[in-house]
Amino acid sequence: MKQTPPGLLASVTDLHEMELARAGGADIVDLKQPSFGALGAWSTDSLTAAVMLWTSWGEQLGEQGRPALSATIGDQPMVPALVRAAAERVARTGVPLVKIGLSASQHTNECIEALAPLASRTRLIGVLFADEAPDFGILAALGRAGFAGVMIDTADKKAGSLTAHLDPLTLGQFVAEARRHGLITGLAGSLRLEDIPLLVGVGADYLGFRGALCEGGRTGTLDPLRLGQVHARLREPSDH
Ligand SMILES: O=C[C@H](O)COP(=O)(O)O
Repeated sequence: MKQTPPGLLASVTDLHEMELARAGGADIVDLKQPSFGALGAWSTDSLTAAVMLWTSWGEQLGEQGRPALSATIGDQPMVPALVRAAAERVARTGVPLVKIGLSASQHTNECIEALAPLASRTRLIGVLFADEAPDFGILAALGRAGFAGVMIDTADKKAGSLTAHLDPLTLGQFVAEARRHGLITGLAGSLRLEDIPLLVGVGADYLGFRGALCEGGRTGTLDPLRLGQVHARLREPSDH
């Protein structure tokens, strides 16, 4: 049975890369500053400019003609007040999908609960880290809090691809459990072109890329040719 390929999330560092990602077929344009960490955040002014550009796409192309827009809030310690403030800062700019890192800690559930009011008015995506012994038990808490989705990424970008930390069976169980709690799902973490055939069959809604899209790695510049290769590989027929 032919399976719908996962969408392509492309992380970008400026407005020019936003345009490259849109033109290259990204399904989600993700605003992130890799130089500031795994989930490095854009400044408020830059986010506001990005939302204006994204809005103009909607006016030119229609809602269906433009990619979704997400943004990370920065690598935050699991302190509820800090996580909530960082998420609210990004949400106030009008970014429709806010990505929030949720490291495994004794305070992670408190952070999720603190975000529930924001989740009722903005679509939140929780990000777990495959290289930090993620607790899939929090998927239920994310669902209860009203999160829109959840991703698995990697925190240490020098520690290899997502597939070096979690096997496809475990990732498939993550996707199934997340779906059970009404969450859309994404897989990311130093993903390479060669990881795609293995991950397409896992069934996640999208795969996220930065390093594989760039000349010189994740802190380099987005290369349209590399983006095109990833886009094509995602759509290659698979026998999964
Ligand atoms: O959410 C997607 C991540 O930005 C992927 O970044 P990465 O390829 O550097 O792990």
